[in-house]
Parts: sequence; structure tokens; C-alpha cells
Amino acid sequence: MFKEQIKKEIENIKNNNLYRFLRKKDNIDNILDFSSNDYLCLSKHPEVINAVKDGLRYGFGSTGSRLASGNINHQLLEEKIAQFKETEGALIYSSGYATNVGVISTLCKKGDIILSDRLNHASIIDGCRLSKADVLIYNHCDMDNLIHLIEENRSSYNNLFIITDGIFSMDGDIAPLDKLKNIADEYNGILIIDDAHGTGVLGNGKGTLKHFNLKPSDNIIQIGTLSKAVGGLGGFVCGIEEVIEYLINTSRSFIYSTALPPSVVSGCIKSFEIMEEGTLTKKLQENIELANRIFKEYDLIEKNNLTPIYPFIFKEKTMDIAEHLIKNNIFCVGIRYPTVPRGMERLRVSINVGHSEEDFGALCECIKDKII
Ligand SMILES: Cc1ncc(COP(=O)(O)O)c(C=O)c1O
Repeated sequence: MFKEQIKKEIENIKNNNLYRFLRKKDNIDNILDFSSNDYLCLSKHPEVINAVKDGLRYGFGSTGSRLASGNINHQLLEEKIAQFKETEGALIYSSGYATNVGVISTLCKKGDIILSDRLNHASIIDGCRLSKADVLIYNHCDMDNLIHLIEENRSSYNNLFIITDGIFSMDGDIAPLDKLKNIADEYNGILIIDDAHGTGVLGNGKGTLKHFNLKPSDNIIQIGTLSKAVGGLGGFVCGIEEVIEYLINTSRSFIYSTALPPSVVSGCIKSFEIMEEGTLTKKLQENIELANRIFKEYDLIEKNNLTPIYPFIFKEKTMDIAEHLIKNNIFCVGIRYPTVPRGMERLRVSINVGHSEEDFGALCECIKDKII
């Protein structure tokens, strides 16, 4: 009975053209990859790999939660992140997803109100759903709409939280953090920034807050992931000491989950050391400029990007183009509803420091083949 029901639901997904399946990245050395979030290519950096090997001296797994047997070299990474982000403290989780869910559901309580950008990442949405706060969605980066919603509800909440991605993961655009910080200050609110895609990329690598020349403050909480520019696995939150101390005591996805393997932690520490030098972030910005020029020549974009994420909106043609690219050894994922709104289906092209002018040209030529 249950089996039949699930089969029917899968059929429905297929009939709606929304079926997902796992695709192995075959022939990994020959593939031209525009799907990865490894913006600085740190996942394959020899010094990072050596640091990972060195971390294996502690063993394969961490063997327990941070509050039990799993607290090995983790605090070294937290000190590094806090220093890098210029905050009082930092706390790492087993993924960026677990961080958003664990931080938002813990800090935002009954009687509070959350204002969340319409295009925020699924892990923020799930954190909001798990929290007991009231959640209102403001139109994407629309400050008038945000203020309107706050004004309408201002008498009826305890704490006000504004939550936004720093760089939006599917569009590559940047949240107006300067304006959001002003609004948070004016209404005595707390600004939570998920800088999963900004860390290592904007503000000399320090992130989106730095991009706006803003300093960390008591009412800013920054979240990030160790799985994108950092090249590893895990997530982190940074901010004032009291928030970190409170999360250690109350955040369920931190407390009730095994700590990251120490080798991953060692690799991430090395990644932050390399990011601090600034060379790779500078190279990434140069590659973004190069990609802007070439993508414009092929009419794939109208204005210059500041981030490595390019949405090429091909709507219903998206999946056919993605398939054509794969047949030509170019890996670039097609994104459909519900990850993006209907009618906004796109290739999500993400570029990194390893791409060359020829690579950008090859991608554009292959797309051109299919759309002409
Ligand atoms: C904006 C954003 N936040 C959070 C996450 C989750 O991070 P992780 O992959 O480390 O769980 C992602 C990754 O998909 C993301 O794009």
C-alpha cells in the first residue's frame, strides 16, 4: 500500500517534468566543471590536502559530539574563523544546513518575528519553520516592502530578526547589507546573514559584510559554510561571545550531532590561512571580470557580475541545454522549480579560479550550438 503510494508520487513528479536523479561525475579529469562551489579550488589545493592528511593522526572520525568525546582540534578552527571574520567568537557545525537550522530555530523564539527574504536558501526556510517565531517573507531585496512589514507588525513582537543570504545562491546577486543593517538598527533588530557564498569571495575574502565596509556588531550574526570557497565540509556561525555560549548550551543540531572529523577541521584551518593571503580571492575577481567580458560577447548576460554565480535563464529549454553540455563533457546543472520559481528555470553557472578564457569560450560555444 505504502509502496504503491510512493510509486504514484514519483510518477507525478515525472509527469510534471520535475524528476531528479543522481548523476555520477564520470571522467572527472576531462570534464569542464561549471557546477562546483569550490570557488578558490581549495578542495584540491596541495597544502590543504597535506593538512587533511596531518589531521588523520587524530583518527578517522571525531567519535562523538563536541560536548562529549568529539572536541579535538575544533576550537583551533573556531579561533581562526573568529579572527578572520573579526568577531568575538565562532562555532562550527557539521554542515551549513545544520548551522542555519540550529542557529535560527534556537535564537528566534515564540513572540519574536522573523523577516526573511523571499529567495533565501532552503536551510534558512527550514530554520524558520523549526523556530517558534512568526515568519514574514519580504520581496527579494525590497527594502520598502521590508519596512512596510515591520511597521505593520512593530507593536506585536519581542525580538525582530531580519534574515538574508549575503550572496543569493541561485541568482548570484548581493543583499543590500548596508540598508539592512540600518533598518535593523532603526527597529532595534538583529541581522542574520548567511554568507555561504560570500566567504572567500567578496570583501577580500572576508565576506559580504566587509564588501560593504561594515564592521561586526552586537546585532549582527554571520553564518557560513566550510563546503564552498573553503573547499571542505561543515558550517559556522560567528558573532558576540554570548551568542556562541548560548548556542553551545541550547542549539540542538550542535549538541546532538557528531563533531566534524578532525582531518576536515585541519584542512579548513589551512584553507583559512591560504584565504588570508588574499591571492586566490584576487584571482577569482579577475576571473569574474574575464567571464563578464566573454559572457557579454555571447549575449548571455547584460550587466557585469560581482560574484562567481551566473544564472542563465533558459526557462523550458534549460534541461535540454544542460544535457547537451554534458554530452560535450561540460558539467553545468540545470535548476528547476521548486528550487527556483516556475518560468525562471536556469543553468547555474559557477566559475572558479581554475577556469581559463578558453574554458569560458568553450561553454559559450556549446550553449550557442544548442540555442541557435
Ligand atoms: C546560501 C546557502 N546556505 C546554506 C547552504 C548549506 O550549506 P552546506 O552545503 O554546507 O550544508 C547552502 C548550500 O547549498 C547555501 O547555498
